[in-house]
Amino acid sequence: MSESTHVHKGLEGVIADTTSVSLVDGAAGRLYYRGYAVETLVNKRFAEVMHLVVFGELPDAGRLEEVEEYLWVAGRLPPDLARSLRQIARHGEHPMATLQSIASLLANEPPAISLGRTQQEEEALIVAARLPAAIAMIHAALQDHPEHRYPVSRRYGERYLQLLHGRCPTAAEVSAFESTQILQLDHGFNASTFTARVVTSTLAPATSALSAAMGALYGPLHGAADQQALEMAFEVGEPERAREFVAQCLATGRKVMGMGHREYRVVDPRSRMIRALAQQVARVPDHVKLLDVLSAVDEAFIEQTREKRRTLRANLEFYKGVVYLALGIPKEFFTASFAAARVFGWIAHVIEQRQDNRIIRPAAHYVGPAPRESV
Ligand SMILES: CC(=O)SCCNC(=O)CCNC(=O)[C@H](O)C(C)(C)COP(=O)(O)OP(=O)(O)OC[C@H]1O[C@@H](n2cnc3c(N)ncnc32)[C@H](O)[C@@H]1OP(=O)(O)O
Ligand SMILES: O=C([O-])CC(=O)C(=O)O
Repeated sequence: MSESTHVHKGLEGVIADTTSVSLVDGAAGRLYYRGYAVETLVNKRFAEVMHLVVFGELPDAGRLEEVEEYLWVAGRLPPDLARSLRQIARHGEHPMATLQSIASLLANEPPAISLGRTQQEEEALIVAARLPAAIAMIHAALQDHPEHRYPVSRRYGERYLQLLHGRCPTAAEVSAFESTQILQLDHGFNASTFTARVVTSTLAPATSALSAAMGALYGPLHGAADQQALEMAFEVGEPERAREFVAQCLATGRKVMGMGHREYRVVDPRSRMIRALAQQVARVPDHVKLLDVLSAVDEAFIEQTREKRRTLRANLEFYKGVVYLALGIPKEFFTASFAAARVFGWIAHVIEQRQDNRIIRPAAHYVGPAPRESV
């Protein structure tokens, strides 16, 4: 194959466009949103960092209040939409399958509030604002209980957990949840974000881009690794079984979920922070044990992959399940909760793509039959 037909499988290393949303420094293990290291943002309010990611700057106090009010007003599901969603959710599909199906519809019946953006952007923001209530509605429908009353709190994390559980979360729970969500807001041209950009590049509606991105996030090599990493921890069962489990995975070509990353050559900085959060929130013995199992898998994986060409370490997904579980989020709702944060990153990229658009259309190296006579 000549140099001109070199295939970049998985588009590894291909620079498809520029972005000013986030910088992933995979060699140093650093992540920046709009120039700020995530370590300096992780203890802020979620809405502040969301604003930074979507609109480019941290908001002042007045703007933060405006944005939180917007999310609160726009985030309430109109009654008709709520009823339809409940019916669809009762089909019992995975929450991510339901969310992908209904994502575009979430912009219907717009609220009487706006952030003064273009119609496309407003529609995308409405979808994002309504995701927490939609996720809580799916949860209620699957549990067969009525949905909880819409909370009065304007704070994103408090509202999210209250929508799900119907009780006021503690300040520590809100802070652990918002930190986790902040760490998931954006990450360069990851698969779901790139999907959103491909769809946007065709000039399809922004809501279609979000729905397509949701589909990409649902894949276990991407967002759904969170649920699978936790299921793997259940399967391992005891820390003492970790070495044997990892050895078996490596011998049979089974991926250890939550390990490895396309960009990071050292540990994912978010994984370190999420592990620390997990250590703070894991209080009941079952959660402490899960954390012990994951730590043992982590250690065994590092030891047994030492000889690999590429350094493999825990990514964002590996320890996240323990935080979510300790906050009362069932494992089937991990990826949906991830989507509730990443959706704002997708919107930032939809806006950026629209500002300087060219249709995304790579080439393929044809390997089928040579042209032949028709018979
Ligand atoms: C939010 C996110 O999306 S974070 C990523 C979430 N996904 C996961 O955790 C799933 C598990 N991890 C993986 O499948 C991969 O590491 C990915 C998808 C994250 C990255 O994929 P790629 O960059 O294409 O890496 P690739 O699959 O080529 O792996 C390179 C080598 O490491 C190995 N490897 C990578 N990840 C793992 C893993 N989790 N378990 C075992 N081996 C692994 C591969 O088998 C390959 O080995 P080889 O060189 O001997 O062939
Ligand atoms: O960047 C990637 O390939 C995967 C991703 O979304 C993340 O790590 O947050």
